[in-house]
Amino acid sequence: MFTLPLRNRKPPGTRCSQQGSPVSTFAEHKTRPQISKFQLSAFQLYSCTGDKFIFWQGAQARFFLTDPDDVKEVLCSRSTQISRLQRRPDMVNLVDNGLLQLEGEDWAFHRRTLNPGFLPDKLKKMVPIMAGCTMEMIEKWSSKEANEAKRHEIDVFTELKKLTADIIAHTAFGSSYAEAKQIFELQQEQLRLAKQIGSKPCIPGLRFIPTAFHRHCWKVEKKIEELTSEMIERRIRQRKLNQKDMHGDDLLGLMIDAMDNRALGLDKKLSMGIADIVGETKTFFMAGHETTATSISWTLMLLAAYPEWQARVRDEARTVCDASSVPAPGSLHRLNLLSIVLNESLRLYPPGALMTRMANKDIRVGKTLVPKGTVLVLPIIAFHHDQRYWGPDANEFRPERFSEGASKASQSSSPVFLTFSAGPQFCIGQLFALQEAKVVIASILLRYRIMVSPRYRHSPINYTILQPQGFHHTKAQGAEM
Ligand code: HEM
Repeated sequence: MFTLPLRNRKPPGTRCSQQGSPVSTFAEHKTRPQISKFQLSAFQLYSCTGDKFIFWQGAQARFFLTDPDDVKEVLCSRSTQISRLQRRPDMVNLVDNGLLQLEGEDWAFHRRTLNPGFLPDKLKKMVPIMAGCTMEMIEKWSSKEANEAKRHEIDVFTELKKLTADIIAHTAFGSSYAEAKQIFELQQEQLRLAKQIGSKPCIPGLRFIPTAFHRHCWKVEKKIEELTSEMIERRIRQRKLNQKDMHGDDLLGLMIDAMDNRALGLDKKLSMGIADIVGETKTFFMAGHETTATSISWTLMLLAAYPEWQARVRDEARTVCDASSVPAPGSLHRLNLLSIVLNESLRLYPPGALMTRMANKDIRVGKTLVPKGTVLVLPIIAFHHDQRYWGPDANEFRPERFSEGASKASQSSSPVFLTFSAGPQFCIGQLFALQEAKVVIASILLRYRIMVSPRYRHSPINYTILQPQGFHHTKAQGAEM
């Protein structure tokens, strides 16, 4: 994707197609067919019948839910009969002991402990940190741009992944961000290992054999535990030195405070141990990093494809941000156009395109009996593109549909805008993510004009999250300013 520094501005072109980029491939945002061959057949069935159905993935039965009321019932269920899927036994430990894997009382305790970290007042205090990290990224762009002639081309998705990791490390782990960043780097390595493991069948017992690959997996896991323990110990020492009541009001501080319950001999269920903090540290990185990076990338891509919207959002940012040129904590709620653009982007390209749940017993979903062991598939992206709920322009970019808020944007009485899920396990980081996206996008638009690279090919891929491919060019050739 291109960014043009605003000082070099020329009148914007109407559509990037005029600059030879393949805009026709994404003028209509039919992302479904580009997900994967396997999921394609499931989505085609959904489109043809509009009715729920079962399909088989190997020996695993998958029940594809197509009624929003059924989805609501599944997401709002507090029963242990429905849970998230557990990782396969040979998979590396990515989020064990964290909110995304826990169930029942353990989940409720962790959620209660961490909720205060996401209250609006707490989030407001994070705005300057988010803006600071973004400015650092932009300054790097500027110094690179100074050395380059003409257009500056940026691999946006890669840049944003670094930025969102930086932001989560600073905001969630405060003074311990340096250690957190080291842990995140090791987790990237775990993700790479997970891809390798996931591409092979699970052979029982194989994971205990000390092959070079397995020894490497164990080493990475051990190093993460060591670093987390060191991070906790350092924070505990800091508290003693500073003689404070709490271990800090970031997420790490909240979790270490919850460790004290254990030290006081309280119920183990009402306390956190090192393994829990390791789990949550990894979970926040997993859940809060690439999701936000993709959603900001998609929004920038849409703003590049629709320059008239880009100009309107920029004008709004100029009015709201005033001379400071970075959004101030109290001004974000005035970025109304940016909010509706973000919502429309999250509708067309929800980072979590599919969600799944496991039926742990024979259960009833709506009027259907579902046997134990069936995976329930919740096709979020299919709901988001369904003309029955969004009208004939469901595949088009029309941010105005969110003008009166998300609840009035669709024609359905049940929730069909499910980017952040629904029910008790909805995304704890929703407000954090929206705030972060606003700060980052407004700060970029105040300095750059965004265009789609002529070499960009629109081919979203659903690898755990729905992400762009092909933002890997760093320099535009012969492009005119
Ligand atoms: C645009 C960005 C984001 C999107 C689209 C998103 C989406 C989601 C969705 C769909 C779920 C439910 C998953 C399921 O039930 O299977 C979820 C859960 C979760 N998300 Fe997010 N998320 C985003 C950003 C964040 C951020 C920034 C954080 C942390 C700072 C975060 C932390 C979590 C956690 C911890 C959970 C588990 C909640 C629980 O079970 O109580 N997410 N997210």
